[in-house]
Amino acid sequence: MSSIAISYGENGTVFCGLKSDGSHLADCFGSNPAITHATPNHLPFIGLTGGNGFICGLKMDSNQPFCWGSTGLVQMGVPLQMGKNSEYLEITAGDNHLCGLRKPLMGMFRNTSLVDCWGYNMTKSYNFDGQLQSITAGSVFNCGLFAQNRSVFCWGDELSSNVNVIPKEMRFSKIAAGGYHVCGILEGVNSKVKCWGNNLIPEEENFLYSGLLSVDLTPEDPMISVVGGKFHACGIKSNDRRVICWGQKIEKSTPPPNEVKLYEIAGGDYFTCGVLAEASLLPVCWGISFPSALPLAVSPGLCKSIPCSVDSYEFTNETATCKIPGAHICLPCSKGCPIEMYKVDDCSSTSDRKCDYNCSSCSSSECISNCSNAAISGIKNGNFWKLQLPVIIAEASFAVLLISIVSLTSVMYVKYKLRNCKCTFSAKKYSGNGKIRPDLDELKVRRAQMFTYKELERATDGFKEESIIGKGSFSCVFKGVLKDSTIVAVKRAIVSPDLKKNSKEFRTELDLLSRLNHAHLLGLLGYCEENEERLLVYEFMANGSLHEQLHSTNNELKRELDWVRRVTIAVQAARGIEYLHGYACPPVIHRDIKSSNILIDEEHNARVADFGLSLLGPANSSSPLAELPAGTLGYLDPEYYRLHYLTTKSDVYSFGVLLLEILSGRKAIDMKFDEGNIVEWGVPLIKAGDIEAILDPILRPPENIESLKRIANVASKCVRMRGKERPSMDKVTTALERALAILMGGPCNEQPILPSEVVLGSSRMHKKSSQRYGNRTSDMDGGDLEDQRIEIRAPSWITFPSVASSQRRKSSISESDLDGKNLEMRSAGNGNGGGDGLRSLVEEIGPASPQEHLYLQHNF
Ligand SMILES: Nc1ncnc2c1ncn2[C@@H]1O[C@H](COP(=O)(O)OP(=O)(O)OP(=O)(O)O)[C@@H](O)[C@H]1O
Repeated sequence: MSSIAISYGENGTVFCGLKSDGSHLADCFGSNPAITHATPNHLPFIGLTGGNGFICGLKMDSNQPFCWGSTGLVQMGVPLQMGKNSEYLEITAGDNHLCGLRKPLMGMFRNTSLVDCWGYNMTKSYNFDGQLQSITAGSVFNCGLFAQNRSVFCWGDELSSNVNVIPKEMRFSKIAAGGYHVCGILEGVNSKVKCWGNNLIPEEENFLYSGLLSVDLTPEDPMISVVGGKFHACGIKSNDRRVICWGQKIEKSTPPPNEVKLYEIAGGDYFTCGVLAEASLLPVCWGISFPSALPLAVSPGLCKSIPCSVDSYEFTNETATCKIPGAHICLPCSKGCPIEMYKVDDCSSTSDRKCDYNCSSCSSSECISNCSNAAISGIKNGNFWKLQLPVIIAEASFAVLLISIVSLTSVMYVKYKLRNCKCTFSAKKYSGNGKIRPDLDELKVRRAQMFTYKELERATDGFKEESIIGKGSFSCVFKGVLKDSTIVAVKRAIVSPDLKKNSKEFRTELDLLSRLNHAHLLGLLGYCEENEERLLVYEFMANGSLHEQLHSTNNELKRELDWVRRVTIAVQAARGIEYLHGYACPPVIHRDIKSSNILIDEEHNARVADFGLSLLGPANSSSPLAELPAGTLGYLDPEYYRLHYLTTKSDVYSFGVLLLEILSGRKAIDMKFDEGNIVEWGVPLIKAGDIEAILDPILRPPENIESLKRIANVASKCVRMRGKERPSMDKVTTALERALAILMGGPCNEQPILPSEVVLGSSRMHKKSSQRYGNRTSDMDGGDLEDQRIEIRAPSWITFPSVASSQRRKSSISESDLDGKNLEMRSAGNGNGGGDGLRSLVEEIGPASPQEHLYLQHNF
C-alpha cells in the first residue's frame, strides 16, 4: 500500500494517487473507465493498492478497504470487513484478490496476526503466529514480513513457483511482491535487494522480451524502495533516489527515466510509476502502454499518525501537506551519497541527508559544472580572477562569435527558402472586439483556429488546478477565458510516450471535429499542437454534463432536471447522434455515448461531446467495421463487445442505456443496487408494463405517463441484444419528439412533432448533406429535406413542435415500428427485415470496406 497505485489488465491501465493537498482523496487517470469514472470523490484514504481492473483504498474514517473498478471476485463499491468492526493497518492487492492486515490484536492474542483476504480462492481470515509488520500480494499469492525477526513467509497458490523458497537467514526491512516473485530490501547498512520466485515467462505471453534476464539477478545498489511488476522489479536507489529496474524487459517499452529522482514508486504488470522528488510532485511512468507524464500532483508518501522512525524524515513542503493533526508524511532517509559527492549533513527529523560535490575529484560534466558555478559565486579573491578572467573572456568571445555565425546563416537560409513565397492571410475575420466572426462559408465547414500554447496557458491561468472543470481518461478539461473574453473549455491531453501516434490521433480528431457542425454537437473552436502538448479548445458548456446533473448529490439540482427538461435533452442528444449517423459524410460512429458526454449549455440545450473514440467509416463500405471494442462499461453494446461487430447500432445501444438513465436517475452501472446493471434491471420491468417502477423517485410522475411509457419502450428496443433489431437513430428521434409533444400536452397522433430544424439556443447551420445521404433521406422521406437549413434561435431551452422534421421522417417509421409489433413480426418472418421496416445499419449506411483505411482514435 502506498500513496500511489496502478491497475492493469485487459480493460486498460490506470494510475491513481492520493491528492497532494492533504485531502486524502484519490485521483485516477487511465484507460479503464470502470475505475476512472467510479473513483469516489468524497472518501479520504490512508493509502491505495491496485490489481487487475480495480483499485482499493484503505478508508481513513473506518480503516476498512473500499474498492472500485471491475472484478467479479472482490466486491466493489462497499467497505470490506471480515468480522465485526475489523480495522486494517495495511491492504495489498494481487491480480484478482485483496488482503488486509488487521490492526495488532491485544491481550492474549497480541502475538498473533490476522490477515483477511477477499477474491480469487482466498476469501477467508488467516491467522499467523507472530506479529506481522507488513504484507504484500503477488499475482496469486501473498507474503508477510514479521516485525520481530524480520523474516518472510508466503502463502497462496503459487507456492510451487518457488516464492516460498525464501532465502534463509536473511532479514528484511521491506518486501514487495510482483507477478510470480518477491523482492525484499535487506536489513542493515548495505540495504541491498534480494529477489526470489518464478521468473519463467509463460507461452501465452503476448509481448516480445528483449533481454531475458532473471529477476533474481538484482543490482548491487542499496535501495530505499522496491516494487514488483509481472516479470520485473524496480527500486529507488538509496544514494541518489534514482530508479533502476531489472528482470525481463519487453521490447519497445519506455525505459526507466535515468535523470530524475523519485520519492515513491508503484508497480503495474508491465509498467511502473513514481512520484518525482521535485516540488511539482508529478507522477512519471515507464514501461509499456501508459503515458509517461500525468498532470496531477500526488502525495509522496502515506500520511500516518505515528512519529517518523529514526531512519526516516518528515516531509514538509507547501505543495504537499498532511492535514490531520499530529500526522506526518515520513520518507526513508537516503543512505550514502552519489559518486563524486560527499555527505554534508546527516538525515534529520525534517530533512534528508545532504551531499555536495567533491570538486577535487570531478570527472563528470555535472560535477564540473556544479563546481565551477560554486567557484564563481564563492571565490571572490583576486587570484581567481587573475587566473580565470582571460579564460572566461576568451570563452565568451568565442561563444558570441559562434552565435553570430549561426544566426546569420539561419537568416540567410530562411530568406533563401522563402524567396518564392507570397504571404496570404487566412480568411479569418475579426470583429471590433476581437471575437472571431466566421463568414457563411466558414460556417458550413468550420475550421478550427490554431492557438499557441502560451495563449491557452494565459487563458487558463497557467492550467492551474482551480481551472479544472473535468477529467477524462487521458485528458484534463480546464475553463479558460480567451483574450477577447470568450469563455472556453480547453481539453489538454496527457502526454503519451508515443508522440507519433499521439499526433496522428490528435489530427484525426481535429479533422473529424472541424467537419462536423450541428446545433447538438459540441463545437470545436480551435486547437494547439506544440512540442508534446495537444490541446483542443471547445465552446464552454456552462451547465456541465448531464451525468453531473442527473447524479448530483444535491437533490434540488436533480429536481431542476424535470421531465420536460430530461426528455428535451434526450431529443436533442438523439438529434446530434442522428446527424453523426445520417448526415455527416463519411458517417461517424461515436462509440462513447454516455451521460458524461452529453454537455448542457447555458440555455440548457444538450450537446453531444467527446469524439475521442469516434470512428470515421469510409463511405463505400460493405461489411461492418471489425475493431477492438472501446467505450464505457455499462454503455457498451454487447454485440460489439463480443463479436467486435461495430455499426451505428452500437451507438443506439448506448443511447438506450442513456434513456434508461434519464428515466430512472440511476447510473448505468450502480453496485449499490441488487441489480447493478441498468439494462438488466430496467428492461424486464418495462416489458412487464411496470413503467412507474423505473421512474426516478426524485420526480413526481407526469400527469400523462404515456409519454414516458413510450420513451421506456424506445429504450428497451435500443438495448436489444442484436443490433439488427434495434431501431435506427432517426426512428428513435422521431419517437422521442412525439413523446415530448405528448408530455407538453400536445396531441398523441402520428403527426410530426419536433423539427431538428428548429432548435433553441443555437444559431448554427447543418452541414450540407452528401449526395449519398441526400439520396438516402429522400428514399425514406419523400425527398423534402433541404440540404442546408438554418436553425432558429428562440428564447427558451424548450424545442417547439414543427411539421418539417417529421415530414422528413414520416415515411421512415410508423409508430408501430417503435411499439415493436412490426419489428418482431419481421424478425420472426424474415431475418433480413427487408421492405420499409427497420433495416440493419449495414444496409442503411453501407458498411466499411475492409480495404479502406480506418481512422481509429482513442481520446488523443
Ligand atoms: N466544453 C465543455 N464545457 C464544460 N465542461 C466540459 C466541457 N468538456 C468537458 N467538460 C467537463 O469535463 C469532463 C471530462 O470531459 P472529457 O470529455 O475529457 O472526459 P469524459 O468523456 O468524461 O471521459 P472519457 O475521456 O474517459 O470518456 C466532462 O464530463 C465535463 O464535466
